[in-house]
Amino acid sequence: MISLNIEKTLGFISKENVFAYESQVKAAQDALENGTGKGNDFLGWLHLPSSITQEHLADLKATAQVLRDNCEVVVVAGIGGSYLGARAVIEALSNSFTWLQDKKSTPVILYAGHNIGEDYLYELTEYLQDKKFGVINISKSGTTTETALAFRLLKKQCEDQRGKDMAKKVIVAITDAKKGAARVTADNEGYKSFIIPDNVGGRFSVLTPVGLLPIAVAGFDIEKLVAGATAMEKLCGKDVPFAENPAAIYAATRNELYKHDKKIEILVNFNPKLHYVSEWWKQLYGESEGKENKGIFPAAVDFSTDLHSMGQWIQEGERTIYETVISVEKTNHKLEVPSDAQNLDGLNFLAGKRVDEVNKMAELGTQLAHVDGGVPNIRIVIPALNEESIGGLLYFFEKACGISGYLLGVNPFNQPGVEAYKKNMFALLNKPGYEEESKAIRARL
Ligand SMILES: O=P(O)(O)OC[C@H]1O[C@H](O)[C@H](O)[C@@H](O)[C@@H]1O
Repeated sequence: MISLNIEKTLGFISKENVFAYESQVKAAQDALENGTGKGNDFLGWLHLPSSITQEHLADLKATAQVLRDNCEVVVVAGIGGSYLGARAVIEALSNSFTWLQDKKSTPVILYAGHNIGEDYLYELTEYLQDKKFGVINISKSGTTTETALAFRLLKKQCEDQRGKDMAKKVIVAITDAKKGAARVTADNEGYKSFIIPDNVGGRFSVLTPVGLLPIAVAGFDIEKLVAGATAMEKLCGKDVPFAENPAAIYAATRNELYKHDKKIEILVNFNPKLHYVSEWWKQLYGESEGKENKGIFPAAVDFSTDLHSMGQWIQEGERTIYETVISVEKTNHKLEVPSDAQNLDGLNFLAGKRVDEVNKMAELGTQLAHVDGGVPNIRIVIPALNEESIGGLLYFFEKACGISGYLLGVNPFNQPGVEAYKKNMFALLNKPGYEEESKAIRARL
């Protein structure tokens, strides 16, 4: 389902030292299973894939169908963990140009609530003016300013354009069971709503309705996605021996690299469709491990694109980095390089070859060059871009993240640092209740 190869880290760290983590990994696995570690009230993701019922999937699919039947465009409003998982899967599986095609079989999925760009929101509302659109409003806390602001605009526009009754049909809320403004609005307005379980943090919520509903609306098979994750749940399970457990080995390897001053992990793809998987992964590892003045900095690049921008830095810059490459074994389509009688570009040596063969050689050449340049390389191969593989990959990263955070000694399931900017922003905007903070912050300006 995935294969993990750490051979190209071994010039920098030893296999022995990676395997020396075995007992610590076991302790981390036990702590996750038994709920005895830090942040143990946020372990709902651990056995989430295998506990998803057919009824739940049927409910999600039926709601998705209502949106698909009644909308040309669906705006997914959310930020962080309430945004990135859905976008990661949808972009990985979508045709890159569907949004430009005239005849669409599924609604166009657009995103809002993840920025406060006035022009972005203006242009979005302008685009939606003559569209039959719906909204999926996603917020666990139900109080996130960026999302709430976007939803306020979208709700009004949807009601104005489509009427209150239709708006009720095409606005869906995904939020806490009881708390938060999103819950109050959903209950008052009578929106269809789904619950984000208390014990699943945002960045681990892709397999809850947070990810599953938008993915189903976009036309992808959520059953297969969950099946892929469930298979990975088994492959990374607590009783799978260290040497065969990809989550265990990835977690141990990155902690060992960190000990050797490799402070930045660059997630690499050679397929532009994986860009948002990297964005999702950055939140997962950044919020989970970046605390107590510790933690690997998660960065990401899209190759070949970034080989022509960041390639220089990676090859010869400060040697504090390592790369983790996600390689896709098989493409979904076949395209050969054509032969050209004139051969003015000198590319006839590639004629008849698959484009992916060229890409794979770029990948191999890059790996060898970067390893020669002092960059350890972890390689993860997934069979193809399909629901099963992506479901498996996401769960693999989640499980490894839980283990890795425990190896690092932090609570991987909180994010106290994110509040600092919010407090300042509220103080600067004179939010009621922030009078003291407002005074104090103004004195600093
Ligand atoms: O789902 P929400 O409560 O709106 O939160 C959305 C995101 O913003 C927060 O500030 C956190 O840093 C993230 O972990 C979270 O995923």
